[in-house]
Amino acid sequence: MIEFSLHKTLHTAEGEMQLNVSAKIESGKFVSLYGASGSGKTSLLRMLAGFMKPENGYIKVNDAVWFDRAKKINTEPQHRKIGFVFQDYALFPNMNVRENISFALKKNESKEIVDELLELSGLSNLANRKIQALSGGQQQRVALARAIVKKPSVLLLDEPLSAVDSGMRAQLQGTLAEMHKRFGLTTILVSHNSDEIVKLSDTVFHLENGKFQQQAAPATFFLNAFTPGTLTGTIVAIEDNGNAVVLIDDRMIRIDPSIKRLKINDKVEIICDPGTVSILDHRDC
Ligand SMILES: Nc1ncnc2c1ncn2[C@@H]1O[C@H](COP(=O)(O)OP(=O)(O)OP(=O)(O)O)[C@@H](O)[C@H]1O
Repeated sequence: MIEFSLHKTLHTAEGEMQLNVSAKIESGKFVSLYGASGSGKTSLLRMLAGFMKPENGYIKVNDAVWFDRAKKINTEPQHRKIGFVFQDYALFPNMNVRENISFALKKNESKEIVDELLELSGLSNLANRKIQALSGGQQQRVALARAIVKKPSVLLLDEPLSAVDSGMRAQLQGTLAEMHKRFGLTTILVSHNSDEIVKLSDTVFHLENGKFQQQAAPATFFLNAFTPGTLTGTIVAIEDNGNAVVLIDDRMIRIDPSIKRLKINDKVEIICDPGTVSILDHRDC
């Protein structure tokens, strides 16, 4: 169980913002932090990791107290059982993949887990390769494996997949889910990506203006957060069953048109409501 109650004054471009957050997260859960840019997500992860000192509050992880302002406890980051992958992960360029992953292990510690992690992250064939000779996605796999090698009590992930393309992102999400389960981790992920949050997490915490506004199951949260509105798109295909495929920005949705005269290149205006999609109007092209 991770339990925290933290306060910190943050200095934003608009002035001071009070970050006041409390939560209890059961061991083994996968939690995501979601919220607008500047809402304090990274600051919260940094406080949990021990890189930023809170002004007040406490952090308890299982039986250990990592921070307690009243008792003047502030455990050094290296003595907190954390693994972390931040956006600007720093791997050791002069070491190969295996050396990067095993670096944190002491000489007398078993190296068995390194082989397991290489296998799980699909890096076994690249174990002796230098970091510079890897793709961005492969480097992120190394960073993830390195964060897990010490079997941390808490895995902190700050948008670790935001710099890779969508195909690699999906693969890495699979690896992450598998590692979380395999090692019984308690994981806290910062992400702006609703698909990713729904796919990976048990709970989403919505952080806005330095406070948790909501804590919910991801699917429920995103369904409720989706306010009805109209979207404009273009019909790009009509399928054999009559369904139309609509391109909206860079995404496509499939609709069962109530107006049957739709054809490719027609512009459509669609009203979206949780659970329903209906066509308001369409224009021939
Ligand atoms: N050490 C610090 N002391 C005071 N304020 C800080 C400190 N570090 C960052 N801030 C400010 O706190 C605010 C929140 O930053 P933070 O990085 O936590 O937000 P975020 O939700 O992670 O944003 P993003 O999604 O853009 O990464 C920012 O305005 C930032 O300038």
